[in-house]
Amino acid sequence: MPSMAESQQPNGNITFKHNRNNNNKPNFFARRQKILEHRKSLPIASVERRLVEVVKENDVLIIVGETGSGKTTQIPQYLFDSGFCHDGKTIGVTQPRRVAAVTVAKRVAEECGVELGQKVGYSIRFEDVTSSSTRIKYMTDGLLLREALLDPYLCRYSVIVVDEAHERTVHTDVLLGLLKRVQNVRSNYIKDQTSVGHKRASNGAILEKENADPCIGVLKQCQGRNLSPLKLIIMSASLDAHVFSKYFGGAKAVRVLGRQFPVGVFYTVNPQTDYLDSAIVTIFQIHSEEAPGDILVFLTGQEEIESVEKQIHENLQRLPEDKRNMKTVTIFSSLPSEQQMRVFAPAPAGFRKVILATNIAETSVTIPGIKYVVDPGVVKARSYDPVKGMESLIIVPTSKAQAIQRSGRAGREGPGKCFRLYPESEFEKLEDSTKPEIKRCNLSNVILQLKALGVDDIFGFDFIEKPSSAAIKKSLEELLLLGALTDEFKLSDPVGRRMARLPLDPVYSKALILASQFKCLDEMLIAVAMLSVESIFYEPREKLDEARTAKKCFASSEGDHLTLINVYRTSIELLEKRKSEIGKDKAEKVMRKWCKENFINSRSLRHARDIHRLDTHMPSNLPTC
Ligand SMILES: Nc1ncnc2c1ncn2[C@@H]1O[C@H](COP(=O)(O)OP(=O)(O)OP(=O)(O)O)[C@@H](O)[C@H]1O
Repeated sequence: MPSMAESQQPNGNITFKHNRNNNNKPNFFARRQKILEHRKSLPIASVERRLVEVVKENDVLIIVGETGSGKTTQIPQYLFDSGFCHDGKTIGVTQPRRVAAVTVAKRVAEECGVELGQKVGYSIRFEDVTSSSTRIKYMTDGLLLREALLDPYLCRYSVIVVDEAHERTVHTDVLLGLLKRVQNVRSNYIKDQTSVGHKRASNGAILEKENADPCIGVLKQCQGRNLSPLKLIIMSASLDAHVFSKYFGGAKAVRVLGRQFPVGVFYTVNPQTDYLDSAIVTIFQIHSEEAPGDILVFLTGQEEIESVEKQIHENLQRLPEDKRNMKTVTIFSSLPSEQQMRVFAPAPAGFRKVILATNIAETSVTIPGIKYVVDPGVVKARSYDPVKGMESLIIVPTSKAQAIQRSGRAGREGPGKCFRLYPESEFEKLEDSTKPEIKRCNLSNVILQLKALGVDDIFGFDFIEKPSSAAIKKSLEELLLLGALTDEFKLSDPVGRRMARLPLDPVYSKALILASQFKCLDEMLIAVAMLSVESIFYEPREKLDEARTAKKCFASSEGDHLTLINVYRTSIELLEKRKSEIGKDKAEKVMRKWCKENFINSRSLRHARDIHRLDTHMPSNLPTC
């Protein structure tokens, strides 16, 4: 009998039906095979078994391995395969940046051959792509901190991997302190339970001792979930293992040797006076002299990125037509996420892609096709003046750790080159590590979160590096003024407690609480939602006039806050109307088009809608503060 795919013709020939599904299989299998081979070829693969053993033997492990050696994508999979998720436990992996959490989770889901959000998922503020079956969860470090407010002992996790710890974001530092505490409490609790079990067995009586520790109550609730000690892994390609090891009481540190592909590093012979100009010259030099391959250029912010992009386009016009095969794409945090994802799409055939990025692309992300990195050696960093209580962004030299991360973005798919736009002697003068953000930012939010987590003595909290007393004092004063703390500097109830639960700057949280008394809660919610996200309006340099005209349609003579409320309400009206006409998905599409036409950042607007939904948590009868 002929199969379903064939039938016998009267002339004896057999006609074959094209089975599209089957036809796709070789591609699918080829891709799977390629991924499997790729995984095996990573330097980390050769030490898989040993690494798993070391994790089993040590509660805290510091792993230092070259960029691209496979730490972020492989270690969670190795741990999953060796049983760290039995009993439904999860392996949590934190990243300092959202774009890294999302793209790495996508990659690992693909490597595991599963749908994103099932076994492998990610969770970032306002976007949770996980399910009850998620066992490997990538997330931002800030998100894990918020989770700790609801699950203070992180009972659902068997392992937490703090990735890119060298970045020392304020969230990473607070998280490390918290994890150290959680780990101790969990271990002590388990020891306690074991000894109670022993005593029970030996004298037949229940000898559970009275324990005054309030943690025990919470942990008892977790017990149903079979509490295990928390394993903690701290990773980076460029961290100072001694600092972390010392902090964790002499924790074991291992180095994973080897990198997948070499990256040649080049320095300028002379110091450069204008790094933007040098970046442009270098891009064109690579374009004319080097083999095909995309270029990643690190700049400090949107303004620089747009000015360099404009200059590149002007320069291209001066080249003969056959040399104009260069395409620019940009990535910075306030860019709508759909546009951010454009950097991952390949350039048109025969074109060289030039990605102009902030340090958003510095760690963890793999952008396919990158062969060259241009690094001017500067970055925009937060700075805080505790006397004035003012925070600002300033351009500063990168650390050596950041320079290493940047060069690591080349050489992920083949050998690469990194052009540092400063002499080698300057590299030697750079700080080894980035100055911890906790030492250069306003601490109000951090303190509020710590208080909500039950840490009352902020000065005594075991930070990996203590922020200055002046900065702590200033933030405590601010929180006191906002009514978040009592005169004894305890978290006030309900005001402080509610403020801590809102994922917002404390000033905004307080504004919301007051607004409910002045009966303008909805307007305040909209204003706060719009102010809490990356900028709502975006003004591409080449369409500045159009963008400003579009903005005028929403402008209110009463000020920017009212303008933002106008944008929000106009967009919601449109969205709701279209939803009832054409359904949710199509309405969202219309919304994105509307945003584009009005130069509004659709991702920010979506986030603002998410924040606005917080009104369900808002107190209706808060006492006067
Ligand atoms: N999204 C992706 N698309 C294609 N290849 C990827 C992707 N993510 C990772 N890879 C491949 O896997 C390799 C290992 O990546 P991984 O992020 O695990 O390394 P790493 O050691 O954590 O590096 P880093 O310290 O730079 O984060 C990369 O060099 C790249 O070849």
